[in-house]
Amino acid sequence: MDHPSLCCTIGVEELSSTGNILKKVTHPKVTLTLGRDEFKELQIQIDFPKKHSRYLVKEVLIHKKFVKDGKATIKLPEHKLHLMLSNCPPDRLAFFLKTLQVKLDCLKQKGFVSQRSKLLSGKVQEFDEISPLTLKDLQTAHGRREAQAKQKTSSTPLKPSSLVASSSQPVASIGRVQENRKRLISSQPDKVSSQISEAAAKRQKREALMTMTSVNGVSPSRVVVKQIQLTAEQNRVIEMVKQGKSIFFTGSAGTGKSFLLKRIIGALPPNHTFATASTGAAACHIGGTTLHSFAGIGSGNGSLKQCIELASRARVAQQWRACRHLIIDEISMVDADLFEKLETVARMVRKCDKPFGGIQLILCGDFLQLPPVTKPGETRRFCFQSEAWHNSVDTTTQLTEVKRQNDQTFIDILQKIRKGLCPEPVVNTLLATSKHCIDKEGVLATKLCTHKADVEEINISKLKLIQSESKLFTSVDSDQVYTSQLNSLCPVQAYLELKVGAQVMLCKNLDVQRGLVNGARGVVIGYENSKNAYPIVKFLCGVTEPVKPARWVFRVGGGNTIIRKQIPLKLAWAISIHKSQGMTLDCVEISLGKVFEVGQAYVALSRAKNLAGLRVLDFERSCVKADPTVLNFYSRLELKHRMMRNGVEDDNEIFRPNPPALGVHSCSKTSR
Ligand SMILES: Nc1ncnc2c1ncn2[C@@H]1O[C@H](COP(=O)(O)OP(=O)(O)OP(=O)(O)O)[C@@H](O)[C@H]1O
Ligand SMILES: [Mg+2]
Repeated sequence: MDHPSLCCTIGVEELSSTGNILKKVTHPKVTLTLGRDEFKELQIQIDFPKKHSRYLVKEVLIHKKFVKDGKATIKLPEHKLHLMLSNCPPDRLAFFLKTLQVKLDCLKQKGFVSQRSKLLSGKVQEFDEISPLTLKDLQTAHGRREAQAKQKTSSTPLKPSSLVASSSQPVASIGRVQENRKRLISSQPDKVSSQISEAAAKRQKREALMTMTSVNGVSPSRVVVKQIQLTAEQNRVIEMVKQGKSIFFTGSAGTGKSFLLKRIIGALPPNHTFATASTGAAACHIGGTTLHSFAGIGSGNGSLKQCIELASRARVAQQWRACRHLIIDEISMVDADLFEKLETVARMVRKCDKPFGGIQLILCGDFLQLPPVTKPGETRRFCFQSEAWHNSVDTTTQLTEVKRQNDQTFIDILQKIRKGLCPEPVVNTLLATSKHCIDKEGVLATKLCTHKADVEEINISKLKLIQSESKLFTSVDSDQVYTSQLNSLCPVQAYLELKVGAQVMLCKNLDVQRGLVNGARGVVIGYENSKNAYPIVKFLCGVTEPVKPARWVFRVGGGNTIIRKQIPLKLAWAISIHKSQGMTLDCVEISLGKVFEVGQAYVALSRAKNLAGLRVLDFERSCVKADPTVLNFYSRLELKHRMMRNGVEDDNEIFRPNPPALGVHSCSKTSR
């Protein structure tokens, strides 16, 4: 993401000197590029289909509240122009705006070339793409902003957020606020300026963390905006996605598959990208919706004809037609029958004969984790066993670097269990964990249960046992119509009942640096002394913090979103192994006595970050099970990779539902 250029839809508004809109034109597809002119000043170039326009940037106002949805407005006051951007890949948009802001700050620091010097220079018009952001640029921009903030405090009173009057406040009350503000500043000038520098330091630290990671050996002076550096294999997947390939990437638990999906989602245009997962819990991890909800075919159990009819309803069909990139996480739980139906539905509704109606598939998951749910007596068919899979997936690749755990002994144990192996030393190590004392400072380990009923019973009975008064927190949903859909998608329910002493789990990353991450465990120790009385939680990572409501935004198609605001906590004495798929947990107690599914023990054990945070109860070698069909799939995948490393060309034939004898190398595909 070195060069800040942006492909998007644009609405250009021309304004009169009084700010009225004179003209508005929308272009569905343009490219914006940041560059420098012959005087090294900043320009935005817009490439329309048949022409381009350039605007010198000396002042800019950016509205970036909806960057996550791929939308922003850039206001250029000296040109009396508003550029309304939409359908931008969210991460690219954030990077573009950040570069624009920082480069402009640097330029302001240096000073602009006067009009007279420009006229006298006789230079030829130029436009060069802007250089990538450097650490020096960031420091200069920070320095400038800090100086501005200091200047403001010496000339105008500070506006501590708690003292700022809202526009609806009566005049008298605003007067009182201003009085208070003056009093605060005159009585505590040192405190006020230290508050500012603290805030500035925090901001600087946060932004530095976001920006200082150098990528793939790029020199430190040429840094790019990235939070966490992707591994080489993760970058390779991104490359393949960019090439438009339909891809399935797999890998054991904790190799960063879902993490990578989030990056991929951030790099694709939101109006044409649909992020889904086989379960609500998994969908939530990537900010998407369930595959069923996207597809609009009900449970998917109806006949193919019924599914096509359901998907042809106007709203659903519109979604299918808008979709160019379909993302599915936890694909292991999608069975062959559903996958085949979806493939046919896509071709029919989109009226396109190409596999999956020409949609680029980005599939990810681990078939050695939980399999599709089957009814008693039904034969299980994984989706990779379908002809539709063979026709639609161009490339299969594996992530091998485990990122969730860093203890090699534990990683080795998990790798064996994943393959259904449980030799004596593994049994002994796991049995020894039953004595682990992982409950710390009142925070008990989360119990992972095989059955949902056990989970509910444990959580309800434990909460009942607490004698203190209970408090109910009710969610605010964007639309009541979607409450039940939000309940299935969102990790937090519409109603959250808490008591002091309740064991809870954080369901959102609040502050990664301080350990307040999704899955972090804690105990409620009280409530804030304010109107809202938010719960105060003592977390295992050592932080004690009031937990305020958080927002979950789900894309339900065509750029539409549904939102829930709720305290990001759930009761965590127990959760089901099926719900835990995709999670990372601090301290876990696992009861494996009633394991009923292949991969179930592996999913449960691989949630822990290390052996020290794990306590396994009722463990027997027989809990560890892997499906032979899946093992065969993975050994063929490994064989394929070995063949490719040895220079034998890509051979998809070995992934056919009924593979021919190895060594047959032809594979024809309908081009996408
Ligand atoms: N390149 C990376 N650098 C550092 N940490 C990473 C990287 N990729 C992923 N992680 C971290 O590794 C952990 C596991 O990632 P993630 O949940 O995406 O794994 P997964 O493959 O989806 O696992 P599962 O199969 O259990 O769903 C997360 O905490 C994530 O932030
Ligand atoms: Mg995952």
